[in-house]
This record gives sequence, structure tokens and C-alpha cells, in this order.
Amino acid sequence: MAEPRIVREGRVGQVDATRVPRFAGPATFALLPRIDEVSDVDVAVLGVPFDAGVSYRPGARFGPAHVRESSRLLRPFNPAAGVEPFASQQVADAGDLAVNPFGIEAAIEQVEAGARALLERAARLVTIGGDHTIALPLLRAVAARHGPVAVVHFDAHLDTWDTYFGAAYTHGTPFRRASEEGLIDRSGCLHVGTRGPLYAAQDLVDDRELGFHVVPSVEIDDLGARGVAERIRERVGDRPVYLSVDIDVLDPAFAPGTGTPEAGGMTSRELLAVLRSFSDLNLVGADVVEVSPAYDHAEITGIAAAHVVYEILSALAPRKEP
Ligand SMILES: N=C(N)NCCCC(=O)O
Ligand SMILES: [Zn+2]
Ligand SMILES: [Zn+2]
Repeated sequence: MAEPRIVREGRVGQVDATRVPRFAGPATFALLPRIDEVSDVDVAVLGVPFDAGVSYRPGARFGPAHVRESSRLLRPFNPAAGVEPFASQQVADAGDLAVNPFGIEAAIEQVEAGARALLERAARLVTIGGDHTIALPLLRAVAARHGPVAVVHFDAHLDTWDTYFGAAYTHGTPFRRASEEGLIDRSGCLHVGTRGPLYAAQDLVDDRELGFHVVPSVEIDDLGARGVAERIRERVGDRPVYLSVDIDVLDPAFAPGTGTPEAGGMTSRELLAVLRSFSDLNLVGADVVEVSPAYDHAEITGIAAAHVVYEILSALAPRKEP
């Protein structure tokens, strides 16, 4: 049966939850149309069910399905941002990339190829992981289009480590590889929300050389969401920005369902408020990674991640002229 959908300004939106129970039927992100159900796409939401790069708890391969399932309650108007994210741009769910669960290098190539192909159809991708390894091939695809990008990276971890067990491609190393490959603009990147023990003090020295400034979690109480947003804006300026959100940037109280949790993180309210300020950045792509549903309860982490994606889509929405 064809579901009644909300159509605004010529864009095909969500299944209308005032006429079809929002808990019925298959879950696309926010009950948006699949990409094959629309002719033009501005923003594609893409799943990458991959977790062979993790160093601790597994399960992020189930992240895309869990975040979609946790996104059924999202409504069309975002009052905090003052936008209808599915009316001023066409957003569609591009499904999942079928990547090799047994070979990290093969999977990385498949993610890059899949993202490049999708970028032929949609100007912007918002990818749901999957573990953080996938940021590297996503950055390759984005940099092929826009040149080196400023990375705004929300995470408990630096993810600029070098190798684990001799492996160069893992969820702890994507931003070192991206920096070495020239995919990122070393004068415009920063991490937000990092905390917890490192391997050595040298990690921070290396990280800075790779192009990152840090707004650590301990500074967020004093800065507040507005202060964090200002620090980000000062660092990235007008550069094209790739946004990478590891859900473990949130405190485990707000995101228990993740693979490498660290105490002392951001609240969901703080993270959503900072993301809301991104409407005036030149955002060219984003990912939300590291949701591991087996460690989640009552969709706490899934709902947080769904709202993060919703705020990103709201930040991408073109504003009407006043
Ligand atoms: N990207 C995430 N979530 N974690 C990286 C942790 C790497 C480590 O085990 O040291
Ligand atoms: Zn992390
Ligand atoms: Zn990470």
C-alpha cells in the first residue's frame, strides 16, 4: 500500500504519522522516502553497517538499523532551529552499503566507491555507521570533490593514533591516515569532547602536528554550548567542513550503546545545541558513528544519534531569505 506522505514545497517527506502509525512498516531514517522513490536528492542518508575496525566492544555493524528504528518519532518541524529540514531540501534514505565484513581494506574501498557513486546523485551525504574506520573512505570521497576539508570531530577519543597490532586502518586511526593522505586542511581541524586516558602525552603532540586543535570535555562546562560553537567557528572559518560525530562524545549516561565508552562526556542537550549553530558553516558532509545497539537500553543511544542526524539535516537545510 502506498503510504500517505507529507509533501511540502515539492519535496517528498516523511510518512504522515497523523494518518499511519509511525511504528508501522519498515524504518527508513525518519520515515523518509527511499532514494529510489524520489527523482532529485539534495541530501542522502546512508548506512554503513561495518565494525571490523573496533578495538573493544563490537556491534556497531547494527548501528544503521538501530538509528533508523530509533528515528520514527522525529517530526517535520524543528522549532529550536526554526526549519523544516525535509521541506527546504529533498532528503532520502539511500539504504546501506554492502561492505565486506571480513576485510577492512576491501571494506574501505567499497565505502569510498559507494560514497563517490552516491555523490553523483546527492550533493551531501550524512552517513550512519558503523565504526569510526569509515570516516577515512568518506573523507576520501568528500576531498575528491571539495579538496582538503576542515574536520570538526566530536569524540571522546582523538582517533589520530598510528596502528593497533600493526593495523593501520582501525577505528582509532582514521584521522591520522586522513591527515597523511592530505584529505584534511591541517589549519582548520579540531576535536571536541575528548577525554579519558591516552597512551602517552606524546599523543597530543602528534595530534597537533596532524592538524587538530582540541576542545576537551573538561572545558565544556565553562565554555557552554555557545562558547564551544565560537571556538569551532574561529578554527574552521569559511572552509568546507566535514563533521564527524562519534556518539561516544556523549557521556555513557546519554549514550551507553557504544564500543569504547569513557566517563565525563557531553550531555545530549549540549551536543544538539552546538550542532544547531552549524547552519552558518559550509558543511559538505557528515557521519554519525559508533552506535552499538547490543549495549543500548530503551533506544537511549539510538534516539540520541537520531536527533544528532536530525540536527545535522536541519543545519544543512537552506534558510529562506528574510
Ligand atoms: N573511535 C573510537 N570510538 N574509539 C577509538 C578507541 C581506540 C582505542 O582503543 O584506543
Ligand atoms: Zn570515540
Ligand atoms: Zn571515534
